[in-house]
Amino acid sequence: MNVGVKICGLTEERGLDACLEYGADWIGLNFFAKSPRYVMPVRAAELARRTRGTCSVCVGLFVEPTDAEVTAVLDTVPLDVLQLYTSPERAAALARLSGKEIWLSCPVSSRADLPVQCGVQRLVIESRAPKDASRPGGNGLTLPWDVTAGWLAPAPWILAGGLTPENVGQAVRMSDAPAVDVASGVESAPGIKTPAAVKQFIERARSARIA
Ligand SMILES: O=C(O)c1ccccc1NCC(=O)[C@H](O)[C@H](O)COP(=O)(O)O
Repeated sequence: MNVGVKICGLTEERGLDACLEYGADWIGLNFFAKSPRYVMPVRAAELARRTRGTCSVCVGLFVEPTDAEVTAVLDTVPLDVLQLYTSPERAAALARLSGKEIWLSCPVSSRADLPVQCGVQRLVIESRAPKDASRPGGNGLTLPWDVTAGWLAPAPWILAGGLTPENVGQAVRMSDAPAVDVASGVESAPGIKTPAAVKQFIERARSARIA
């Protein structure tokens, strides 16, 4: 099975064009205002429109958003999916409000954190941020990849946290992840993706199970 790839935290065309050229399945736009990868909705709309007519799907990332925040972004930006850092109950409410496909980020540090049921379309299994971190994701930290081996996932899922072109092959093999997500591991600075790293990351994720 082909490993899906999401590149998250795009802020500029050069990085985005590399993701489109090398066939990223999902493009992540970050609407958490405290993130160094935050994009204003008007700018995000320009980037999202660039993905139209390609095979890549646009994902908007939100941390504990209000209804008004989500509605305002959706009024401007043509998003296909909402990736949420919130509770399952709030995710269900935002699904009803938006009518969009919903992904839920799940902080994981051990097997006990893995969800056994789920009311969303996809789970993002991500390393738990340190208590003093200023944001719940995008911290470049890995989780123990073997925690998901043998897990009966209640929905499709994506492995995230600290992935790089160098470690993504081993991460896929150890975790058995059907898809992977990267932000900092393919950047020269927050939000600025390096085209060569994007290419290498996608190639290595895709060939991980063949190697
Ligand atoms: O990137 C951020 O600044 C961020 C802020 C708040 C919540 C989530 C955030 N990023 C999440 C992601 O970009 C992805 O889940 C990513 O794969 C994990 O990040 P990284 O460890 O940098 O690869």
